[in-house]
Amino acid sequence: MATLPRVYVSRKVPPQGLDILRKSGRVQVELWDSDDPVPRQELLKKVKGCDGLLCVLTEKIDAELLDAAGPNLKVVSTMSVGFDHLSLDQLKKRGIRVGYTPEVLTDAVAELTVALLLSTSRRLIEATHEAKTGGWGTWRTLWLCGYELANSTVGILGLGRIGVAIAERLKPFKVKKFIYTDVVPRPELAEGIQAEFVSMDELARQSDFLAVCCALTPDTQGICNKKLFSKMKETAIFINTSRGGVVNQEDLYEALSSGQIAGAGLDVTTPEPLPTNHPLYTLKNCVILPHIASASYTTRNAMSALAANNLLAGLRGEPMPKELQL
Ligand SMILES: O=CC(=O)O
Repeated sequence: MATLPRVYVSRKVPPQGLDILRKSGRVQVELWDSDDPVPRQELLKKVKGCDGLLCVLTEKIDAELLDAAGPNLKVVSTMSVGFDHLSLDQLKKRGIRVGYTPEVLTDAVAELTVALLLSTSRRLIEATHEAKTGGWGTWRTLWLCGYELANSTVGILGLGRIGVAIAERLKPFKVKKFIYTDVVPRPELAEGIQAEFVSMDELARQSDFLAVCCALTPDTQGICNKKLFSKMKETAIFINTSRGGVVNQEDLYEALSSGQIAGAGLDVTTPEPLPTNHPLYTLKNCVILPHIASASYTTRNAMSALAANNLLAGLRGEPMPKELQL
């Protein structure tokens, strides 16, 4: 009997995905059975000779790793929609196919983005802190006032499935207008939410709430910088649930501490975890979450199942349910 393809799973992924791999009877699975990342040296050792790799976003899949894996490696399947941790040119050069997990997480990410936006704009974290620590003296007319969505303009930086899902959820809050910017207009997506395509400058100038929804690429690295913040309204709220690398954090700190913008909600930072002594934590108008946008049981299980099915399909030489076109 021919030996089964060898697969390395670099993290204890949720059970649905592991079950699919184990019950397929088509692969030999080796698992880094931990919630914490596999040490790099261990990963380099473990991937040697593997046919497939199922990874998460903390693993850098670069030339060094692909060299360590060697020529057997045919498929890399990441349990994430983001793929900035993958060296796509290196994968392409070696003819390695790549699976990822779009769509299954759209609802969870959009929901969390709305929660983060409201927590930031209505100052919920500050408010619970005040209530718990004796800051709640009496009812005061302007105490803990924030900004409301009704009659606002919401800007989306990078309109894809997630941006559309966020807009759909915000619409019932009586948002007046949605605007977006992207490399090119996306009429097929914008139509459903009646979003207007504008320049980056106009996005900055008009947005009362600006949600970053673009992928991190060399083109989007650091695009949320002082140039952008300096054009935004003093009352604007900035929300990022995409990748920390899209933001220049020094410039964001400056914009928040000087009152150039009103607040920021971040689910993603550079680095992750953000060290507890980072200056952004000292700001009351900055809400920081530890990269949890897709973290619902349903969604994380669906992501692991899709990552497993991508891997199996790729190893069989069939089209993957969700394959990244390299
Ligand atoms: O950030 C999460 C993902 O890319 O899935």
